[in-house]
Amino acid sequence: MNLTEALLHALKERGAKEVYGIPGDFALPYFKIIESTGILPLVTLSHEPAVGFAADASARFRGGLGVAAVTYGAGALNMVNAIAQAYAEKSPVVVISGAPGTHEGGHGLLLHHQAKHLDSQYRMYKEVTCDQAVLDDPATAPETIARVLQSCIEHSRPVYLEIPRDLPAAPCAPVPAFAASGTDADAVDACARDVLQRVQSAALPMMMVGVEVRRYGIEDKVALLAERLGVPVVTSFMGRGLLASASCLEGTYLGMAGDETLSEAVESSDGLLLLGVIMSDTNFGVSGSQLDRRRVMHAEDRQVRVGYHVYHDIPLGALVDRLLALLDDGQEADMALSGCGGSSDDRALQGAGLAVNPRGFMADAADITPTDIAALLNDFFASHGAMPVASDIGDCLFTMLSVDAIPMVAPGYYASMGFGVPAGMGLQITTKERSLILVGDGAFQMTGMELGNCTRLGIDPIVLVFNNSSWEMLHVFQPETAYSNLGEWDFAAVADGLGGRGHRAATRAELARALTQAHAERGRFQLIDARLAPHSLSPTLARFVEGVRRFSSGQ
Ligand SMILES: Cc1ncc(Cc2c([C@H](C)O)sc(CCOP(=O)(O)OP(=O)(O)O)c2C)c(N)n1
Ligand SMILES: [Mg+2]
Repeated sequence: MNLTEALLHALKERGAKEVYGIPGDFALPYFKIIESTGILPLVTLSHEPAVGFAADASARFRGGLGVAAVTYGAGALNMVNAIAQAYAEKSPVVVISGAPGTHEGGHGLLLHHQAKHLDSQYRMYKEVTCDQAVLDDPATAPETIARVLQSCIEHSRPVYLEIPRDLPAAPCAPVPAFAASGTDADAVDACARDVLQRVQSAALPMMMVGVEVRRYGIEDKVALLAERLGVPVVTSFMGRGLLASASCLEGTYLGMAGDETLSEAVESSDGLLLLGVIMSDTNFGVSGSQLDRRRVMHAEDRQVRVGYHVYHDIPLGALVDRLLALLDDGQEADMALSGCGGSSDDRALQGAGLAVNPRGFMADAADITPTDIAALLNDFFASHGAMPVASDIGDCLFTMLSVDAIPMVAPGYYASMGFGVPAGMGLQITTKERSLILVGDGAFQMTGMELGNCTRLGIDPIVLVFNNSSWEMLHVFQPETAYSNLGEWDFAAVADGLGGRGHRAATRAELARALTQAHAERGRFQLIDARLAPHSLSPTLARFVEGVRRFSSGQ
């Protein structure tokens, strides 16, 4: 076995399904082994940001490792933003980069693709990964790879591996099997009892679930815990879609941009249990009031903050398991309040945040608004079933908050544009199910050309472009400027040129017809260019903008 094969087998054993990548001369030796061995399928794309976005989306959706393979310098540095997003949003992506050979740096010449120093790239990736290594010694490579991949899995963050180009075929022992880090059972038990006691003694306990619940594959256990605790549950903005079937689910917390009753219940709770929630401005930025730390229990990043106490090295899964075990032991049995409504005071919450999403799309000659698209998608999913969904940022993502909870990936916190199209392509590749991509016209201009790879890759996603000819999210905050106007782009014609089928829709009737036709045709990607009414916003974005304005003016 050689070093590259050892790495590929280790990735596959740990759940990776494919390698996304773009080679270069520093990467040719290891790419050749990826292709010739077929241990993992190689999926090449056209621009490295897309490689990072596709690997990230595959990892998030499956709850397993994503793999992004690039060349040194121009390739790897082109992908830094996508990996920064994966880091911020806790997506377990393994970055593999080619590099100059172990003896190439000593001739006193600057090497092509070199930025400042030969290790500048390594240092830049240290800022957006949780572990890193240069595999420059085949003797230690197996243990090093095992350590780095363990960090990726246990911290659910990207990692970085660099392979000098003279070593990919070097003989190498297999990588040791994954062995989870041990946890201190007593510490987990003490933490769980502390949390239970606080939840039980609260008059208005609530639970909020976030992205780590999906990253660590414990959604079912958390849904069971919510049922057993009998407390109302909300998702964070980024956690949208979690616990979709749990009877305790009340909706998505959006602060001043969301349902007032639900926001008030979260912000006034005297026992708020946050499981796997990233404490970011997009999750809490437009909160009506700052959360009272004394009344919050926050489990994230292998730490649990209970008031001002901190329990260290407590994996989220271990905490949830212990909480369930304590409840099974009959302890705190009385804390399982009747039903999911918690105390009688919470009954007002019953479904408050589950605002009925728009349905009954009207296929007439009226202009198209984001709310119309939400209604059309709710009708469509109700009759055809859910599809894997990838959304870019922009109003398409806010519109998704009015679509019934379905499995989706979107960069709700780091919010890099360009994610949607490559992410949706990655979803179909990794799930083998046709995906739906929601993307604004501005974001489509960044990575939409990747669709030209669909025919070669054998995928046929449906792409819905929210075409308002504008960077509208910026325009709503700064209406007095003109630079957000993007002018007229004919995205349907672009689709035809890239091997797909373009559909142009300027009315609701044309939109309904386009979606029906797109769904009916398989074997080529479909692009629906939905021409939106000028400056039309989704209700959620409108409330978000109003919330930010009130928040920043101190109202
Ligand atoms: C890579 C990248 N560049 C710039 C931005 C800033 C930015 C936004 C965020 C706030 O930072 S929202 C936005 C406009 C998005 O336009 P479009 O995709 O057409 O969507 P919509 O018209 O629905 O707004 C930009 C440029 C970004 N988020 N990501
Ligand atoms: Mg736009």
